[in-house]
Amino acid sequence: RHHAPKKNKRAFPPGPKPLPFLGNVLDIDSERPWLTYSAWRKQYGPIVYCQLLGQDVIIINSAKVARQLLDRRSSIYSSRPASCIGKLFGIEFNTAFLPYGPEWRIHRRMFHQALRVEAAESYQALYLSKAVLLLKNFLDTPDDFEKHLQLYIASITMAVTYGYELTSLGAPLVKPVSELVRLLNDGLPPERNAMLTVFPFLAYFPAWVPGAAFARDAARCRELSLKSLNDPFEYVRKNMAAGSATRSMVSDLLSQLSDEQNYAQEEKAIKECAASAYVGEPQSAATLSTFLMAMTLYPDAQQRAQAEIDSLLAENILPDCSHRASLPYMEAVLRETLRWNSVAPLALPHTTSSDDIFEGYFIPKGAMVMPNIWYIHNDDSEYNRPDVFNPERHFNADGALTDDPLSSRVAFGFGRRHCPGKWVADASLWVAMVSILALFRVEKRRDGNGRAIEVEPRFTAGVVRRPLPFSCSIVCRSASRAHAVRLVDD
Ligand code: HEM
Repeated sequence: RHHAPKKNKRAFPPGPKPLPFLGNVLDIDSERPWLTYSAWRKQYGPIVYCQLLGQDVIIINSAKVARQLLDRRSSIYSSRPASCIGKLFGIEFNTAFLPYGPEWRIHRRMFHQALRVEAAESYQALYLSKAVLLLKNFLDTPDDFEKHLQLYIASITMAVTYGYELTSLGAPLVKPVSELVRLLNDGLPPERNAMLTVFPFLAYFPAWVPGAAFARDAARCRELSLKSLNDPFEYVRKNMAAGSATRSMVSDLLSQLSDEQNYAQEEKAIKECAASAYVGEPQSAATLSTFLMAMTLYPDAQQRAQAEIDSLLAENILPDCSHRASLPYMEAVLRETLRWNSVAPLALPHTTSSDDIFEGYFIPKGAMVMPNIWYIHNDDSEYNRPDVFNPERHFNADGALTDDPLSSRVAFGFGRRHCPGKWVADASLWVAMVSILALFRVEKRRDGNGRAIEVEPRFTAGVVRRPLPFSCSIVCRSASRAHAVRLVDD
């Protein structure tokens, strides 16, 4: 429902003039809505109001304003738009879709308990062992790098959430999850996916639901979702009963359950949280793929990172988390990867749960609020030539890394809805990146005539942006590190 501002007193933030009914739908680049929103920044300023099919939408094109609203007024700005897509696809229990309220609060408490920074650190040995498998796979079949990156991410997710050792994407316990992730991210064609980014509420309209393939996918998703909710959870419960469970989010949370009264409710929440963790998989895999693309396109940055690794570590030593503080350039490479091409350009939409006034502007209850992370990362008053991958920009004039703590990194969203998996994501991304650069040189592939095959930085549309398929050569650059990798048991 559209809330008209009270005359003279309450004005919406500035924005394009809406057409009756359609609002500003026709103004928006449906494949890359963040570009339209970024153009509006120049015209209307950091906070823009628009109207899409009667829905109030607030676009925030500024980290400062996003913090003022989503962080500091988080009791108002922390819900999610209602959407029947969740129900249709059987994923309405997912933390990311829950409205602000008691159920969501229980989920966040559990995520905090199981994946907060100290917990994420306690899985360091696990990330390293999965990185060894990644390196072996790169040594054996470098051209399948996308598949290997996916396996690395999926195996960490499955081990951290369920203590399950995944060695192939075809393993029975993860097949439903992999298929679900694929259907949700790829099965919805990009333009429809993009439509949903701009108009999540479109899912309300049954008429929008377009055709048999979509209905079939939705039915399949419901089936897969139920399986991925129950099967891995039962696996942990069985192992715990047999005394053979390895540590994981689910086993930690189950063993700490003490509230007799709410046991069933809490147990259900544990199951749902665990089955929500896969929402991070496409983002994490897309980030690693973006990293390989950046390394292919920017050999100087790559060589600097490798020189830093080689000056710290002997020829036959592989990096581990204890080296992280001594590798500032590597740190800058990770930060720059997250900035250079945002994998979640509009984060996930927040909604307001009551009316608000900001700098004299009226922000109505139920407005959809989208932080434009893409703009914040590409703001040319903040970043010189933002389209260039340049890790140097993360250093001060005195050569120290800029102050940019993970807790406030915009790539992971804002306020109470910030990504609860960011500490696991940060550590597992760092381990993969440093391991790859320690052992390999990533470079442009050459054609039959020895000419370099150019790589265009092109990305998919939709909720999660990832590089379109590209080719690169992944060449071993250290026989002794390769030997060290081979010596580690599977
Ligand atoms: C590069 C990796 C990742 C990126 C860039 C990323 C980014 C994000 C962003 C932007 C949001 C929305 C924040 C907001 O609404 O303001 C989010 C939410 C979420 N992420 Fe991540 N994420 C990543 C990895 C992960 C991982 C590894 C996990 C799980 C282990 C995870 C679990 C979640 C969940 C459950 C939510 C929903 C939170 C809520 O609605 O309360 N993410 N993430």
